[in-house]
Amino acid sequence: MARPLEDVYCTLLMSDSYLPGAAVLAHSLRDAGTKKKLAVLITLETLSADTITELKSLYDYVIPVEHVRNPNPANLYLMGRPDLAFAFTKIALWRQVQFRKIVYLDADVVALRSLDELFNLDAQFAAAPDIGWPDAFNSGVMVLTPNMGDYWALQTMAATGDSFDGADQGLLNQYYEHRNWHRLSFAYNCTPNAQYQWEPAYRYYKRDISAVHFIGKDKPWLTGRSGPGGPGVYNELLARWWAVYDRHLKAAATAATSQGAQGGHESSHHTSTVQQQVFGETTSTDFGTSSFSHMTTIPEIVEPEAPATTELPLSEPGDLAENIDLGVVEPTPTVEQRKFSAPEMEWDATRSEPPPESRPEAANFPTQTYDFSESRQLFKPPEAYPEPPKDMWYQVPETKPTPEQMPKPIFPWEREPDRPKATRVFADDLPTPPLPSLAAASGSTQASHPFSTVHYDEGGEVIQEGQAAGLPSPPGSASPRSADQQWQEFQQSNVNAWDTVPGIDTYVRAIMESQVRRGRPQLLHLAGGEDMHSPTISQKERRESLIITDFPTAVERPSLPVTPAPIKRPTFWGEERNEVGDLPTAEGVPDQAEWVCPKCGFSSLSAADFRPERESSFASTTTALATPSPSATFTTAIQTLINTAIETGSASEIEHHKKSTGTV
Ligand SMILES: O=c1ccn([C@@H]2O[C@H](COP(=O)(O)OP(=O)(O)O[C@H]3O[C@H](CO)[C@@H](O)[C@H](O)[C@H]3O)[C@@H](O)[C@H]2O)c(=O)[nH]1
Ligand SMILES: [Mn+2]
Repeated sequence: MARPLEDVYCTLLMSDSYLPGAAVLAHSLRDAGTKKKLAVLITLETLSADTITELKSLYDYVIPVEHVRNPNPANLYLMGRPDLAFAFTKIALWRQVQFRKIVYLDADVVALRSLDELFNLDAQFAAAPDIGWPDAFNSGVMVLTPNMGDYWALQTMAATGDSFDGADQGLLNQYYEHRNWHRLSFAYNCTPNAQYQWEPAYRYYKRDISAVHFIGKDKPWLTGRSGPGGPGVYNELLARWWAVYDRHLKAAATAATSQGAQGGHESSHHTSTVQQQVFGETTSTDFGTSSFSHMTTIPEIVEPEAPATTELPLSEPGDLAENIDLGVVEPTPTVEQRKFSAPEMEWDATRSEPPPESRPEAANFPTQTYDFSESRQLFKPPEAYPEPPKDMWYQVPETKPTPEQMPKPIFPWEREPDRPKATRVFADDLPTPPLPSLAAASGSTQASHPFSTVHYDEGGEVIQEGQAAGLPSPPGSASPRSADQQWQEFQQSNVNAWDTVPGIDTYVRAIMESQVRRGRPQLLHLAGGEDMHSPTISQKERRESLIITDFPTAVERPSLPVTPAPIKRPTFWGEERNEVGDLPTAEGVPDQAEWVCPKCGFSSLSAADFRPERESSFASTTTALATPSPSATFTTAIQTLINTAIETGSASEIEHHKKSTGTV
C-alpha cells in the first residue's frame, strides 16, 4: 500500500542574499520542536553552489523549481519592489503534490513557536491578513494543499502577469478572492513595522505570536542588529531573529575553527556562506568584495548569463538601479513584454478526453490590459471636431457611358451585336393588374393579364412587355386584347436567353466536355423530355439537361432487381381501368406466372397459380375472388379464405395473404 503523503514546512530561496533568512527560519523551526520535515524550493540558476550546499545541511528536501518572471512587472513599482520580479516562482508550491499539506513560510520569517497545528487545519488554503490591507492576506505564511488544478490556474495568471502588485501576493489574493480562503490569526504572520506599531495590542497579544515576518526591503540581516526603530515592538521582534542567528550561525562561525564544521570553514578569518550575506558579520575586506555589497542595492536584478525563463528581459540592470535612484523609472510598456507562443497539443483530442492535470486551453493567449487614465485635468473639448465626411453616396453618372467605358464582355455571346437586351424584373415593383375579365369588360386598353411582368432596360426605364425579348409592342395600346392573346404574349415574353441564344449552349457544352475529359461526370439526359415542355419551345428543340451527375452510366449500372410486370385482368367491377393507357412492356422482366413469393411459396395473385398442395379451399376461394361475381359471393369468398388461413397459417401469414388478395 502506498505510504500516506507527508506534511512539510517549506520556504523559497532564489538568491544568495536571502540565505541568512532561510538559515534562521530552519533553525527556528527545529528549535520550536517541530516533528515535520523542512523543504526549500530553489532556483538553481540564481544560487551559488555554496548556498545550495548550505541549504542541504539545513533542509530535509531541496527542490529545484522553475524561475518564473512576471512578464508584466509594472505593478511592482507601485510598491517599490522591482526586486520581486520573480516572486511568481512561489506558485510552484501548488505543484508539490508529493506532499499532503504545506505550511509555507517566507525566508524572512522566524518561528517563535511550532506551527504544527496548522497541518490539522481543515481548509484547502489559509493565510493571515496583511497589515497593509487586512481584507487581503499576506503571502509570507500560507497553509496550502498542493494540487495541479490550482497550480495551472495560478500558472495561467502568472503567464499573463495578472497581479495587482506585480508579485505573488497580488496574484494569490486575486485568485483566492472568491474562493473563501481560511483566515489565520495575525499571530501566525506577525509583521512588525518600524514606522508604525500598535504597542498596547502587541503587549496584549505577544505571547500568542507564532511567527514573525520581516516584510519590506529592510531584512534583519541587511539592517544589522540595532534595527531602524530603537526600542519598541519592532526591535523586540527583530531581536528574536538575531537570537536564532546568534545561537546557530554566528556561534558556528567562531566554533568552526575548532570543530571544522559548517561547510568546512576552518579559519575565523573566513566567514561562512551565511555570514557573507549578513551586514556587520563580514570583515572590512570581505565587505567590499562580497556579493553582499551589491545586494544592498537591487540584488535580484542581477541576472545570470542565460536566464532559464522565456520571458523578455527587463531593462539593463545598471540602468534600472540608476533610474530608480533618480526616481525616473517608468513602467515598461506591457505590450512589448508580451510574447506569444502557439499552444501545444498535450494530448490527442481525437482519441481521448484531456488529462485531469492538463493546462487550461488558451493559457498563453496574449492579453491586453488597459489602465484607467490617472490624469487629474478636467476634460477640455477640442476647439473643433473634424468635419464628417461628405458625399458618401454613389453618384449616378449623368451621361451614358461610352462603349469603351462599358464593362468588357465576359461570355462569348455577349459579343453578339444583336443579342437581346438584358433586363431586370423586381417582384415588388409588379403593378397589381385588374382581372383580365374585368379589364376586357371595361375595355381598358392598358389592362394587363395576371402574369404580366415589367421590364427595365439598363438605364432603369420601363420597357413594354414583349419589347424585352425584342418582340413587337403588344397591340393592346390600339385594341383590347383577349385573354388568349395576352397569354400568348406572356409566353412569348418569358423566353430564356439560353433557349434563344445558341452561343450560351455551345459555351456551356464546351465547359462540360472539358470536365468530362478530366473526370467522369455524366450528362443526365432527360428521357424524351415529353412531360417538361417549355411553353415556347417545341419538343424537338428541347435541349437535354446539362446537370452533371455522378451516377453510373447505363452501361456501368448493374441491373436493378425487378418486380413482375402487372398482369392485366378484369377488375371485380368489370373492365380493367385503362386511364393511363398502355405502358410499353419492359424487357427481361419475368412473367408474373413465373414469380413465386419467396416468403410463402405462393405464386402471385392469380388463384389458378396457387399451389395445389396447399389447402384446396384456398384455390377455390381465390378463384371466386378473381372472378367477377355478385357481392354476396365475394364476401363469402373472403370469409372462407381468411378462415382457412386462420386454421392453417400463422398471424403473419394471414396478414400477408390479406394483403396479397387485397382484402385488407
Ligand atoms: O531576491 C529574492 C527575493 C525573494 N526571495 C524569496 O521570496 C520571498 C518573498 O520576498 P520578500 O522580500 O520576503 O517579500 P516581502 O517583503 O515579504 O513582501 C510581500 O510581498 C511579496 C510579493 O508579493 C510576497 O512574496 C511576500 O510574501 C509579502 O510579504 C522571500 O521571503 C524569499 O523566500 C528570494 O529568495 N530572493
Ligand atoms: Mn517576506
